[in-house]
Amino acid sequence: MFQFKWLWHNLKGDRVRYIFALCLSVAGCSLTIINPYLSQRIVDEFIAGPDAARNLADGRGLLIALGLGMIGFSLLRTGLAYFTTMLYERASQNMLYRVRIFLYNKIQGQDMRYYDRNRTGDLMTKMTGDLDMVRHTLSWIIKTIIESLTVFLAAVVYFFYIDVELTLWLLILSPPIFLVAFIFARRVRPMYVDLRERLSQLNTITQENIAGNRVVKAFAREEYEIEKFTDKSVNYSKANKAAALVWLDYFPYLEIFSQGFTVILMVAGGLYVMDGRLTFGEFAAFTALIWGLSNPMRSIGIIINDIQRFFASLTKIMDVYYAEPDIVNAHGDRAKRRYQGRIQFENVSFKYDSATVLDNVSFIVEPGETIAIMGATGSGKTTLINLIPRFYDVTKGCVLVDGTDVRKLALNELRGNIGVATQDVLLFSDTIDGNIAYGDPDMPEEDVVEFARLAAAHNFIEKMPEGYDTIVGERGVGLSGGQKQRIALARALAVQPPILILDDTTSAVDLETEEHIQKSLRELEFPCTKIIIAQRVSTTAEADRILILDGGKIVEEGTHAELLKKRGYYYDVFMLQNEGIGREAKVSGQE
Ligand SMILES: Nc1ncnc2c1ncn2[C@@H]1O[C@H](COP(=O)(O)OP(=O)(O)OP(=O)(O)O)[C@@H](O)[C@H]1O
Repeated sequence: MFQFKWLWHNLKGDRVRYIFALCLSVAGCSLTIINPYLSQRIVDEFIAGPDAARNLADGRGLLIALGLGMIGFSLLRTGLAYFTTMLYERASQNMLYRVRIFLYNKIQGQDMRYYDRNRTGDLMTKMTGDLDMVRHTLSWIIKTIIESLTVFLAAVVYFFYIDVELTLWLLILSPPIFLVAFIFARRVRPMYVDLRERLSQLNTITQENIAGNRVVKAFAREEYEIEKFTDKSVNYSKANKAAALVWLDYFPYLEIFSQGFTVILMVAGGLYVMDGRLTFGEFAAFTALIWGLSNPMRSIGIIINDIQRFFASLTKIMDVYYAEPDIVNAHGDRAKRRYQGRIQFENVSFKYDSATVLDNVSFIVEPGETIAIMGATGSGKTTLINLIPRFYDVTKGCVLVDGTDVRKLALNELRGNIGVATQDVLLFSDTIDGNIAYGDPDMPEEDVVEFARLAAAHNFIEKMPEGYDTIVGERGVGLSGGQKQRIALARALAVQPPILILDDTTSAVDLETEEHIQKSLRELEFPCTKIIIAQRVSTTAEADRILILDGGKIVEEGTHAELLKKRGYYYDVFMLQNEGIGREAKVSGQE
């Protein structure tokens, strides 16, 4: 079966340990027949046999040896069980560790489309609960199956050895038990698939709620969110109960059949003893080992439940395990070259799903130029810049950097040459210093300060109680939107990229600070092509060229002065932002 093949594949490195553990399990469980055998001899030879009195008088040594043997084998079994459990735990924990790292790498290597499609809560469930279910399968389910089977077979073999007919009477119960178990397994499986989906929904809601707590509070929607969570929680709990209750439909049958073993033994075994066909000792051995038949049947329900959970979890893990990103690094990790920074869009069109977001866009940015991109919300600005570092690939046309199609460049080299400050600023739970030096952790502190200065962040960082060592991000101090943007800008600048992409990075800073940032950007000490998405004319005014996007097409292109003359979208934005008439006179005067 594919799932078990997968487990075997991922056990690489621990296979010997695991097989050894399985062998010890088999050996340990086979020993279960020893004590019933010894007790059979004690009963027959020293208690109920015809020569019992004589043996008790003459053969005490044997009795003591048999007694000690029973104690010895019990201790040996306990020791083996301890050692075996340790082996299972080590093998399964090692596998869990390896698969978790592998999955984490897989997730890291996925492209943006993957993150568009997969919910964070679901991915988190895969990385935690689902993986732990796989570990549980290795360390408990398989172990239990092997041990139950061994005990069952050992008991059957031993019973056959004592009395074939009585054993066959007992085994009559096995087919109906397996039939009931099979029907139960088929019924419960879809329930666990559904249960797993509900758990993922619950985790997604929890994650979104914690991450978006501020929005919830701002809109005073706590009650609504609690209701939503309770709803999902009740959903999950109901599904859990339903799955558990299904077991109760089958449990009585299995319990009755399991009890049936003892009843058959008592009736048939008792008759055989009375007939003299079975000795008391043999009957005692049957009684001592009958649990070897009934217990596996009793635990069949738990095993089936766990196996179904395992299948449901593994299917989810497979989604990540075998997911391949569309955008791959086809050229391996090369020693990085520094690019000139020439960017060319050649008849680029792009669709996320069906709707065209960029339509036949063409433009060129020469090395060192600064291009501003403006346009209404949803016009495709972010999409356009996402094509340069290949966060997405074009649907038609091509994007060239230094004359080469980005799809032909080594991905790490391409992205290593681009500094990006995105619209949604994410700072990691780390010091400010660590956040700014994210792209180059060995960066000297003076450089970190220098880039913070360029991004107009130094002054406010300095005023913080711990300065650059202040922890920010999720568990750190709160920063204003503008402060976060400036740290993100410093982080993008710190890699000294030949291509710098800023997506609305100064939207939350005041005009004076923005002025400072623009001056810094103009005077960068390294050659740099800049693409700046902005809504403010104050940001775009000094760009070498401004592109206006509308509905995914470039509808205006030119310098600030040229676009004002055109009296199109840019002019309207300018007028709006400069509050009309008084300034219009000034513009007209400039013409
Ligand atoms: N990940 C995505 N999946 C599907 N559609 C998307 C995705 N991202 C953006 N879109 C759609 O593509 C269009 C362009 O979005 P984009 O973010 O590029 O616009 P924008 O000009 O940057 O807008 P804004 O100024 O609001 O940031 C929008 O209609 C948006 O709904």
